[in-house]
Amino acid sequence: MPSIQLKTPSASYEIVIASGLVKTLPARLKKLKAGKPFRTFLVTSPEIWGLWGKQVIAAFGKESPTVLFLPAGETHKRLRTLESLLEQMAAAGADRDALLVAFGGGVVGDVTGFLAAIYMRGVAYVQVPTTLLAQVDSSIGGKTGVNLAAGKNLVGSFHHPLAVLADTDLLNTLPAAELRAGLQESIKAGIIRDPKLFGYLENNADAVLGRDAKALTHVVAASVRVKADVVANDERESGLRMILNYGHTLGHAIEAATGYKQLLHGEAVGWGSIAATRLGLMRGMIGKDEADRIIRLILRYGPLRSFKATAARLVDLTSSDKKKRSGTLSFVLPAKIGEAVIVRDVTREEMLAVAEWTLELVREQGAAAKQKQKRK
Ligand SMILES: NC(=O)c1ccc[n+]([C@@H]2O[C@H](COP(=O)([O-])OP(=O)(O)OC[C@H]3O[C@@H](n4cnc5c(N)ncnc54)[C@H](O)[C@@H]3O)[C@@H](O)[C@H]2O)c1
Ligand SMILES: O=C(O)C(=O)C[C@@H](O)[C@H](O)[C@H](O)COP(=O)(O)O
Ligand SMILES: [Zn+2]
Repeated sequence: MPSIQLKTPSASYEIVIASGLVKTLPARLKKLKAGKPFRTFLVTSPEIWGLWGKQVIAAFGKESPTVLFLPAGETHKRLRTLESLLEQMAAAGADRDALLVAFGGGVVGDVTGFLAAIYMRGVAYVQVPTTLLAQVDSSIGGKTGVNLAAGKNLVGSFHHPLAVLADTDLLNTLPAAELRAGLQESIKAGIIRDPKLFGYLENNADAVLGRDAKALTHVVAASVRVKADVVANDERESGLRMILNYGHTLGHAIEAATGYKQLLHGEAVGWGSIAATRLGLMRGMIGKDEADRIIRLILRYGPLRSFKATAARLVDLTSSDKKKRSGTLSFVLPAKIGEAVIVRDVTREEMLAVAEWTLELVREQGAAAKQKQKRK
């Protein structure tokens, strides 16, 4: 059973990756609270509860948690959802002994983490990630928050969970498109920090996409190690942690430009990673062979859905990027497979050129997907 310890200046916790963890959830929560009294509030969405609620209830037996719901999807990662959950907590009599359990994907995890950060000025929570994306990335590292119309994750806080319990059985019900989108964050981890993970994803695509248990566990554990290592070295994103934002500068702009409802986060990150790779190539920072390998791998784990936007709009939307300081935007670019660098001198003209190039690829891929559909 892979178990990874994440230690930062403000927290230390275990990330467990294993089959069957849901069954042991109540015992694990008790152990985490070390004999102190607590009341469990489990936050999820109705769809996930419909699939897994019975198993959770069976595991808790007589000590059922209070279940709080938020609607599924990125469009609900908003302050109004948070307010409704805060009111539900108060109405249910939650006090500072409340222990929140985020039982869902990245949206449930980010919202629940923020809820835990601000309810009564802070209560404890545990992440039980149910999507591949949440298991490899979002449940780890303490970034919590919600979107504004102006941009992604513009309101939030750093608040670490007491533990991350990633039950790989939960992935059995995950739609294929969600699995593929989540794997884009694992590809990102390979590009920025782990050439072995990148090679594994290249050589084992059929097994990974076919949900071979050993292959998936390998990818989840390797991705978690990358994330935990980066966060341990720069908890508050003052430098190194920015590399986890590879592909997100344009990726977040694509999500905002499409109203947070056309593309999955992982798909937008896939397009954004392609753009960052192209920019690295344009600047002569990475060789053509390696850039081609990156783009090929991203598309292999696709299809990434197409979307419509103008290059100017996408570039304008990068102005709300949180990597921007004193008016200068930092960009994460590849130096080679397994190494990313942060650059601060990318011009608007360069961004426009790379956005145009990426939008052309989006059109090409969209047309190819339509042809494929017609032939079926
Ligand atoms: N905090 C971080 O460090 C961090 C990192 C990466 C991404 N994120 C955020 O995570 C979010 C994306 O997360 P996501 O991709 O998990 O999306 P998501 O949370 O919207 O979940 C995707 C869909 O899968 C469904 N689902 C969840 N678990 C399921 C299961 N086991 N079986 C069947 N269906 C299931 C959900 O109901 C939803 O419809 C974005 O908001 C992104 O900004 C945060
Ligand atoms: O944990 C991080 O740091 C990341 O950047 C991980 C990203 O995959 C994630 O999407 C994150 O939420 C983006 O953070 P943001 O600060 O750019 O909103
Ligand atoms: Zn992300």
